[in-house]
Amino acid sequence: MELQAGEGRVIAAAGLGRVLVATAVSVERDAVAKAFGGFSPGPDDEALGVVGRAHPPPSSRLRSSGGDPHRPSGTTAHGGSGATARDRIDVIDAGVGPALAAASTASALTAAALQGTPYDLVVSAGIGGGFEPEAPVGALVVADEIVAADLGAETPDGFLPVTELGFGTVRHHPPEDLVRRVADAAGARTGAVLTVSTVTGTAARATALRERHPTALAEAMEGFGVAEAAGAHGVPVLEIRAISNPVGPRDRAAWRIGDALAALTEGFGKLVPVLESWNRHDQ
Ligand SMILES: O=C(O)c1cccc(C(=O)CC[C@H]2O[C@@H](n3cnc4c(=O)[nH]cnc43)[C@H](O)[C@@H]2O)c1
Repeated sequence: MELQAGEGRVIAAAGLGRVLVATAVSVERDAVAKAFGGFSPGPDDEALGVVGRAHPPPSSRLRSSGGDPHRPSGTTAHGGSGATARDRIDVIDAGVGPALAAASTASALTAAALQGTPYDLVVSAGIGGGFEPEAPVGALVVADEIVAADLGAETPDGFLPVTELGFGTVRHHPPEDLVRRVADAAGARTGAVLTVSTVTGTAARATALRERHPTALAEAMEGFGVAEAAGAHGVPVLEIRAISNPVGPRDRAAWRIGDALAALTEGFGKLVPVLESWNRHDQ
């Protein structure tokens, strides 16, 4: 299965709009949306470039055209006290890589805030590479740390993260309690999830990453960017990855994207009660 690059479109915007799930590409977006009952097109969605939407109609609708930032579009009434968790979950395909994921997520957060329906939680979600044997293909990983693994400088003595160069940050910490509850509900493992701009393709690179980050279970390409955007808005962040391939020697034919997407749907399907009951102000 081929993944198409994301276009930053919101396909599932509904109800209270409190949780933003940022995937990279459309098949990941659809896999997450499926967990909340799937989405059907609304009457004017085609004109808006929206692929589909949840029920009831969205409180806010965002779209992007080309490389333009998201911008608010039509506004409709949102669900009241009877709104369910799925009414509060928006799913976007924010694009591949940390930079586009950060830009798309920040745009969605800003638009929601300007519309008076800010998000309480951002979730970076999708497929990822797993460090074996702890995170085999098909497993689900919830990040207890979201780490920018290649943000720094190479030196003759090895890699230096930007923090050791005196600036920036290289890790974000999702709320501990939420990580535990989400992992328990979804049957997921917890560990660091690395964000890389280059997919690991050799055993040597996999070993080097694991030596530098002994608690790492997975690598992907967006989590840190999504977390930076969430952090800039003061919103907590989670990262959830379904493992499609081992981190190691490149063997693209062996990627099990379909299995990973199915695991993503199944995992998110178990999260509704957790997301419904979690209150960021308890943290
Ligand atoms: O085939 C390639 O060489 C290739 C290069 C860049 C990206 C891709 C994707 O299809 C990645 C899409 C998506 O999947 C995540 N992902 C999945 N496995 C890994 C991995 O082992 N390392 C890093 N990222 C991974 C990633 O978050 C991308 O958004 C293919």
